[in-house]
Amino acid sequence: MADLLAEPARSEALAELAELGWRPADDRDAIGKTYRFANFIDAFGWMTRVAIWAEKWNHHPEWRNVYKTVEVVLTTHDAGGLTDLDVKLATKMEQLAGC
Ligand SMILES: C[C@H](O)[C@H](O)[C@H]1CNC2=NC(N)=NC(=O)C2=N1
Repeated sequence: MADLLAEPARSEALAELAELGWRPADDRDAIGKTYRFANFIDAFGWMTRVAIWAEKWNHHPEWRNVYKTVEVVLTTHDAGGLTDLDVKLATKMEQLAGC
């Protein structure tokens, strides 16, 4: 099981992700971002590509798609907070979104 991110790596990772628009999410140890795409097919296609990596890494996002937008929250349920898996998946999401 992945270990919770520890300092200083935690602050460094969250600062880098904050530059990309990731913010603390709700009242948990989680990060969130809303992605906006040109259309529904681009949004859903991105979700499909992310899903392949999520399944490969056995680490899955909490997400909600409405038309062109995808609201994403990442946390590691088994660890009760943020781990390197969340950083890895957020980074992959950015790559696949072309950010
Ligand atoms: C049983 C299965 O391996 C676990 O439930 C995996 C699945 N995907 C997961 N995804 C996330 N975000 N956190 C987890 O702790 C997690 N655990």
